[in-house]
This record gives sequence, structure tokens and C-alpha cells, in this order.
Amino acid sequence: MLHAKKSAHSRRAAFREALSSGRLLRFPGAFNPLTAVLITELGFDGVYVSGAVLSADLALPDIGLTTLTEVAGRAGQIARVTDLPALVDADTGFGEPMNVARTVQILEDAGLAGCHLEDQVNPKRCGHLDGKSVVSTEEMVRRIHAAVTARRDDDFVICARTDARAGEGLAAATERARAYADAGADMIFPEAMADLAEFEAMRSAVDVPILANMTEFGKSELLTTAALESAGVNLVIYPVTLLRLAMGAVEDGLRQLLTDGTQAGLVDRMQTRSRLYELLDYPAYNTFDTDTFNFRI
Ligand SMILES: C[C@](O)(C(=O)O)[C@H](CC(=O)O)C(=O)O
Ligand SMILES: [Mg+2]
Repeated sequence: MLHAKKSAHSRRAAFREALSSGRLLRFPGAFNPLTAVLITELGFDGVYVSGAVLSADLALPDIGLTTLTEVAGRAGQIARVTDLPALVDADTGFGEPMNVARTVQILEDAGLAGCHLEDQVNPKRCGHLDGKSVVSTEEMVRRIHAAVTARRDDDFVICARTDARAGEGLAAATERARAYADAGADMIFPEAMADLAEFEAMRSAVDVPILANMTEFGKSELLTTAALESAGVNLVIYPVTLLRLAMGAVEDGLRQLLTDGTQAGLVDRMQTRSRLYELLDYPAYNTFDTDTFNFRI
């Protein structure tokens, strides 16, 4: 009811422990808090808060237009409804290393379990598009130092993402990953790996956990959890999957509504009122007032 039961710190500690278990953790991208409730109920290991989704939700392209306040606000709303750890996309950290430091503290305050910071230049773009540029390794190391030094909870996970694979090749990406881990990053997010062999190469390059981004319509082959786990990947995100599914259904539904002049033919595909109320834990609010849930559905 109302909120997560576990403190942010205990969720972070559990996240750390799970990351070192050798198990693959599955983090679908929640496009709103209600989605995070469903992700939790169905037994996933965590919730991802995607920058691409956050900007698309505002009808904006993912080019760094969203502000720290917007990202922290939405990520906080999502993190507070689940006992699972929530990992948020902090893009390039919203500015200079000093901005990165402030970003980390604000995301900690918002109850997140961790964030990822990437080595792209500003304005950034989706990691699966062509034409990306990255900052120097030294500049990214400064971002990581700022992040690691700023956090007040040592269990807050700082994940460093490298976008170097596309422009500089796999060897450069693994070299950067090593430098980022040496600088104190807790996890590496190698962006736009082509296939399992590339994840394996990244796995042997670093000792810290690694993250796989299974985004659709991108540059990575969509690999199964079994394959990723066998390659030693620690965490998989499905960042935009649920938004794409929902928007596909929304568009189909709108078209059918226009054609049929009624939504009657769509009702079978909808989440029912009773399922929605179950997810909202509606009856539990009778703890406050027994007249709250006094109807049948
Ligand atoms: C993971 C990602 O950073 C995101 O914002 O979700 C995106 C996903 C996408 O655009 O498909 C990315 O840059 O890979
Ligand atoms: Mg992103």
C-alpha cells in the first residue's frame, strides 16, 4: 500500500549482493510507477528507468533535453512504489563533473539504487544510432571520480557506460571499460555490443559486473537470458520494451476506435478494472477507513 516497505539503503545493499551472486538480474524499463508495480509482482529483479522512455514520454527525442529535476522526479516516483532496486539512466550526468556530483546526490535522495553515466559528448544520442562521439577517457574518468566521491551511501551503484564500440571499435571499448572500473565504477555498461562474443570479450576485460542492453531495433542481437547468463553478464535491461508494447497497443486501439465507432471490440485486450485495483492494492486502504473499499467489481 502507498509505497515501498524497504529503505533505499536496504534496497541498495540487496542490489549489491545480487550483483555479486553470479545470477543474471532482469530489469525491464518501467514507463510509469504502475508498470513498476507489475514488474515487481511478476518476479523481476529490478526496475530500470530509461532516459529514452522518459524523453519519449514527454514527446521529445533522446538528445539530452530532459533536466536533472525531471529525471530525478520521475525516477523517484518509480523507485518509491517498489521494493526492488531501481537503476536510472543519468545520461552524461547533466554537465561537467561538478554537475555529475550533484546528480548522484539528488538521485540518492530520490531513492534510486544506482545510476549509469555515459562517455558521450553533449548533446548525446541513443547509443544504437550512428554518428555518436565520445569524450576522452580522461574526461570520463573525471565524471566517474566526481560520482564516486559525491555519493553518501557506498552501496549506491555507479555504472559507467561506454559508447566507444560504435566509433572506436571493441578493443577501444574494452580498454575504456578497464579504465572506468579502475576509476571506481561499480559496473560497466558496454553499449551497442553486436553479439554474445562481444559481451564475452567485455566480460574477460573487467572484474566488475557488466550490464547488457537488450533494446529493440538497435545494433545488438536480442539474446536470451540463458545466453547472457552463460556469458557472465550480471544485469540485463529491456529499456523501451514495455513502452513500445504499450504504444503499439494504443495505436491499434485508437485506429479501431475510429473505424468501429466504439471500443467494445477492444475490451478483451484491456487490463480489467479488477486487475487494476488489485495492482493498486485498493482494498488495503480500508485500514484507514472501512468505507473506502466497500463495493464489488
Ligand atoms: C538504454 C538507453 O540509454 C535508454 O535511454 O533507455 C537507450 C535505449 C534506446 O534508445 O533504445 C540507448 O541509448 O541504448
Ligand atoms: Mg539513455
